Amino acid sequence: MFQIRTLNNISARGLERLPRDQYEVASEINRPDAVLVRSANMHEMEIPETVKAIGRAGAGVNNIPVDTMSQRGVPVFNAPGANANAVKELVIAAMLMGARNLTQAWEYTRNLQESGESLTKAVEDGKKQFAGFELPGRTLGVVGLGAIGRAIADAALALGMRVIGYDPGITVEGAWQLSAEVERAPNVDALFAKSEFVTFHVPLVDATRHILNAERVKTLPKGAVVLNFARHGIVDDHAVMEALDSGHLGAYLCDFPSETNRHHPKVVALPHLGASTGEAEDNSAMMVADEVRDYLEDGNVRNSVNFPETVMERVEGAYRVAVVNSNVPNILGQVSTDFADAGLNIIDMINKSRGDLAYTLVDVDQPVPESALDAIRETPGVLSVRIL
Ligand SMILES: NC(=O)C1=CN([C@@H]2O[C@H](COP(=O)(O)OP(=O)(O)OC[C@H]3O[C@@H](n4cnc5c(N)ncnc54)[C@H](O)[C@@H]3O)[C@@H](O)[C@H]2O)C=CC1
Ligand SMILES: O=C(O)C(=O)COP(=O)(O)O
Repeated sequence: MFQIRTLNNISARGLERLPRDQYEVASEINRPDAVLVRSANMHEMEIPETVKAIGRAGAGVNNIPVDTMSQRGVPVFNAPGANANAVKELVIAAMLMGARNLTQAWEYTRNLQESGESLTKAVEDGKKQFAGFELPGRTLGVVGLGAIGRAIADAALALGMRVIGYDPGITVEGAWQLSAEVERAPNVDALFAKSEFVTFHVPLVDATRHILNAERVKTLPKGAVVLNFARHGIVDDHAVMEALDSGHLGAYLCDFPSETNRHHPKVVALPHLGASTGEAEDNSAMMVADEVRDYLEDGNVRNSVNFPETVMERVEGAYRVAVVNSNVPNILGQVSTDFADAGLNIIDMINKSRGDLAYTLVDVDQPVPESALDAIRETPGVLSVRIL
């Protein structure tokens, strides 16, 4: 029986992918084989030695100690693209809120004390304060052209906007999926200089922390609208508040309220709602539950942020061994020798590496004796060995 600990509410449709005759799933499990999580901060928590996999039912993994898990030979999985449409829709909504001053206008009508004819008069007199602008012809800068950035670029083009994108790490697959109408900025400064709206869709890492800072905020056109539905640390809140106060920026719409930003009249700060739709929650949970199950039962790795993609069809009746090791020479040779010494015949094998990690799946035709597994475990550089 596999034990799965959930750290956040994970959609029931996702959990249904883990059959109850094989999986016990609960928030109170002491020795879990895997952890399913959304945004809970795992950096400070003690992650039990029994954990073999972590599944993030979503995209961002900055709440998970990925490097520590890599050193322990534990893969972290996520659900790329599963919540992209939900974020796209919220960002488009935010862009319209910013362009038409919707929250301020709504606040205005809610606070009117008049009634009857005087209410109508106050409405008509007041509306001029909230006059906005239209989207066609306006330029949207998209920083990060992954699943979300691309979806937003397409939607903005469909609304008649001009779209400029910047992504130094775009994958070949990602570039193929990107509309040819998206103009390519050579760097983030070139993008900022032209963007009347700028939206961020990058992971929070050292290179992206405060990518919009006090210096760069000045390079945005006057009246620009900033959208941050990526992570709190991507934008320097203080710099943005100053630019809103000076009138240089028109509005800041984000998914990350803070003490600094949430009371500012030109800020709309939503409670991290980007992925909070039934559809996105189901998609993310189903995708990551399937990934974790495939890893626990068959050792296959799909959509991991730290392990190499490794999928091997299992030969009917074969005994499978999964080895995680540091990516240093000769470990594979040693593992093969350990199998040969135990008299085991290898039917199929796959070996992949990613950065400092290597991962091997070996199918053999007989049960693997504990002594052979111990011999592999004792090889310097081997981080984990499982028999599946
Ligand atoms: N508000 C919310 O509820 C949600 C927020 N997010 C956030 O959005 C981020 C992006 O999500 P996805 O698009 O699904 O991820 P993704 O992995 O598909 O795309 C991220 C893109 O950012 C690019 N990138 C990395 N560093 C960059 C840099 N310095 N400059 C420009 N581009 C850079 C990568 O090359 C990649 O193409 C997540 O990491 C997460 O932090 C994701 C989902 C929901
Ligand atoms: O997928 C992401 O990166 C998100 O930010 C969504 O977070 P959540 O699962 O809604 O807590």
